[in-house]
Amino acid sequence: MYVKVCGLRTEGDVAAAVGAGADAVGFVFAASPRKIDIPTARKLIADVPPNVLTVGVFLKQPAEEVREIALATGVGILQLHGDYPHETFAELAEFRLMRATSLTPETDITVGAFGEELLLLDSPQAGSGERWDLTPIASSRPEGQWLLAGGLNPGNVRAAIDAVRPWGVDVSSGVESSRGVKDHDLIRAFVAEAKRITADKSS
Ligand SMILES: O=C(O)c1ccccc1NCC(=O)[C@H](O)[C@H](O)COP(=O)(O)O
Repeated sequence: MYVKVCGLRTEGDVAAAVGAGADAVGFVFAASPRKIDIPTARKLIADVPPNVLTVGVFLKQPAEEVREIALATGVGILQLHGDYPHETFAELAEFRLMRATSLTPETDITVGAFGEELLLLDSPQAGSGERWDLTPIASSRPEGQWLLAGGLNPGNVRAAIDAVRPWGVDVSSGVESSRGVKDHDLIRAFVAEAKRITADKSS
């Protein structure tokens, strides 16, 4: 199970996530209590081991701003929220891209439909910690590299994985003690729980 921990802001946050075995760590560059400034992000990203993917999170920001932040921080992949059109994905095609979207009857759940490498299915309010109805994808799941997010935490991630069998999971609110403040014990518990499922399923 691929595990991403999002909204990291300090060296301690990154150390907790990487030490727990997270596969990806996310940094929010959108307007948010979790927003990180460019110099801090650049320093944290430079210290992330190469086997851990660094993710820059954006919401409805112009492509030129996204590009500038990506180049200034050296982030490994861009997570684009806000239903950007095909044209924006094409404009940013020099970068690795993750398409982040909520699920509606109109949502194209084909991984790669916009040229992205990864698809993130999230709640309508990204980063809100709100659950959403997984029923539609339980029977009609995307294929390939897609992550599930939205209100996951150490106590419910097992059930969510069992329900929709995503390729990976993503968490932010569910590993915080208060909005924007990561709880390192919860990060460790979340990653262990998600990874334990993989071991259980393969045995
Ligand atoms: O975290 C934010 O504040 C945020 C703001 C704008 C766009 C995206 C944002 N976060 C994305 C994430 O943290 C995760 O990809 C995911 O949405 C986490 O959801 P949750 O565990 O429900 O907080």
